Amino acid sequence: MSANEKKLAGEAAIRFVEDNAIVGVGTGSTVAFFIDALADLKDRIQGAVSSSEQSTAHLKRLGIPVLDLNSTGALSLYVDGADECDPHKRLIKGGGAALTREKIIAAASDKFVCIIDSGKRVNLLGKFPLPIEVIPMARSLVGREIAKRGGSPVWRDGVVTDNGNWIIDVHGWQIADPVGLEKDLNQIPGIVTVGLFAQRAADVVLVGDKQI
Ligand SMILES: O=C[C@H](O)[C@H](O)[C@H](O)COP(=O)(O)O
Repeated sequence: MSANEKKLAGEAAIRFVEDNAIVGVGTGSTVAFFIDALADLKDRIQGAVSSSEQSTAHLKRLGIPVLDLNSTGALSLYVDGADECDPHKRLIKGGGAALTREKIIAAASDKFVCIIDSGKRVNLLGKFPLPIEVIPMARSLVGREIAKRGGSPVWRDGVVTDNGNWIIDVHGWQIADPVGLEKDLNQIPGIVTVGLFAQRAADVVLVGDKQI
């Protein structure tokens, strides 16, 4: 059911792709369905800006040009999955460790279409452990700062991000104020990116092929 909803969502997002667009492309198993569907339109778009080495490889394999965000300017559309989505379209992302480039592309895009299956919908963010990308030497410092705020930090041992950094997953937070927490965590030295997409939430959420 869930895999089928991911496929439906990935294919439904195609309707937001305009002719001649440069499309921002996220990362993950749901986005993989979007990339497959995007390949059918590859002659109608200029190309894609990719949020990960994984998506870049997939896009290139299907013959979709991958462009550098520094040369494209702002994008009209970004399509990406999420690990959790609340009723205000605020998200937890980073389960696949791609959160930093995802947040950059989301910020550079006019419209963020988030594609999920129904299991990702929550009333309160935080059941899914919150991923945080950190500079490696700051891991312990950041862990202590998280503990002061009542979270339980767990190092995702063995995972190195596309940017050469590490991931801490924070368990035990019920995130009543996602914007406030995102701002607060962004002040801690050594944190590169917080996997809360609350200040820049999604604009459109597709749960399977249903828009909410
Ligand atoms: O770092 C990974 C991304 O934020 C993904 O968009 C997120 O983890 C959802 O992935 P999936 O579509 O595989 O559930």
